Amino acid sequence: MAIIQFPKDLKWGTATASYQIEGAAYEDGRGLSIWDTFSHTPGKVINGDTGDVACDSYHRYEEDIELMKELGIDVYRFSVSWPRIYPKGRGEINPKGLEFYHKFVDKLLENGIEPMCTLYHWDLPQALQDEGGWNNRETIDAFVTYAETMFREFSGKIKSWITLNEPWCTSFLSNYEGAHAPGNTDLQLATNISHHLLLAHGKAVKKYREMGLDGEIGYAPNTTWLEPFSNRQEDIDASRREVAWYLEWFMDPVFKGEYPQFMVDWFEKKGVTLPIQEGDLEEIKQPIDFMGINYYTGRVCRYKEDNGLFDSEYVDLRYDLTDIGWPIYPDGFYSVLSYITERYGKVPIYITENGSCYNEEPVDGRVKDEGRIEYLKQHLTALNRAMDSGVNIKGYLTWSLMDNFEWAEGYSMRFGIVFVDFNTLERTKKDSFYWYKNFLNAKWFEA
Ligand SMILES: CCOCCOc1ccc(-c2cn(C[C@@H]3NC[C@@H](O)[C@H]3O)nn2)cc1
Repeated sequence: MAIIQFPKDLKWGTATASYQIEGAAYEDGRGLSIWDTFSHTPGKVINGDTGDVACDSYHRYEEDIELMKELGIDVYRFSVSWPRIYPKGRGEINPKGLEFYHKFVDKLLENGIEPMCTLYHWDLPQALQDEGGWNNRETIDAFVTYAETMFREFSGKIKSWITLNEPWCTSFLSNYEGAHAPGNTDLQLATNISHHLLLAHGKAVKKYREMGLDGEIGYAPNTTWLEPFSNRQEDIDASRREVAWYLEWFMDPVFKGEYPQFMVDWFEKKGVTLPIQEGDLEEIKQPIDFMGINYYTGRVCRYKEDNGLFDSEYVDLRYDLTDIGWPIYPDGFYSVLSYITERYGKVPIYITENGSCYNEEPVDGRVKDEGRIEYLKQHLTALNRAMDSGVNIKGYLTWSLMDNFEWAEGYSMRFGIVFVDFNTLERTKKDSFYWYKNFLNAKWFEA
């Protein structure tokens, strides 16, 4: 057995998001988000689950922070509910919204935990969606105003900012696949939104720099890896197209100031063009301090003529699956990190999400989530391997601190190292919580 050891200066933590944990959806002046609308639309979320209550962290955040303190984390990634700050997306500010996040951040700081704040984790104010949402370039301006408000309000308290979480999910999953809010299925619309999101990111970074704030700012694309089924060029090309949909499409504009031409050409064959205006690419290409990488799974992919968006199909090589049906593929984690470093250089990277879905419930007060512990070991081993290969890792945050509203899967899919009983809201530390706690204390484990 090998000993997997990490440098002492790495930052370790956990991650959550506002709509998934807060609840209090109609409290203290919060405005509606597109996820309130979507989750209350019959058929969109399993079991008709909504984020109305979620983990009730709006009221129970002190208990949550006690759990983080016991865990011994350095950093906690959370997101701010935009409609709690700007109930209509712009215009009047809700003071109770700001008050909540000040109390929350102050409590984190009192407990020696660094706040890492995601400004946009999918809960777009419904009032902005009613005006076209991210397809409307005016939403970009509203986002920058919201970001500026948060930068100014929390200057000195929050020093680690993430503009956007998973723009691929916000654009293509939500507006082409239709699986997430607002549930459109239009490739041109989704492509427009992907560009406007990158523009919003770049403009927010530019505003952050203009304000001369002390801290760091980045964004958090979601990633996956597609391994070609064979060394046939058609399989290699099909895999490249799908990987580029998640990686290069959202990373080349930020690091190279251009979209990957082979993908632009591919979309043009589908009748889809990018709504790039003069100066957009310069705005997007603002230097960032780090990239957040979210990784869960990867697959094997091969060419299949006229199949799907990229003439491709997944090949089932019978990898073990987590309870949400995603293959356990730690080599893909290594491949993603190596590829990013090869293409963009030694960009500082936080792993802002990595975790697994296992739905065990407590038996006699204990949750034996051995699969989650094994997933953590495999992926931390892959992370260690990537660091050995020169990938510039600054930290790792597991998804998630606790079971929460897993979007279209509702509360049926559990990613937490803390179990949440959604009837009583009681929290129960899982075996993985204790494993992660011991690991954070030692910074090594036996693979
Ligand atoms: C028809 C095709 O559509 C099928 C569903 O396709 C996907 C793809 C990807 C996901 C997905 C979910 N997560 C975890 C979240 N990351 C952010 C945080 O909020 C976690 O809850 N990452 N990716 C879900 C669904």
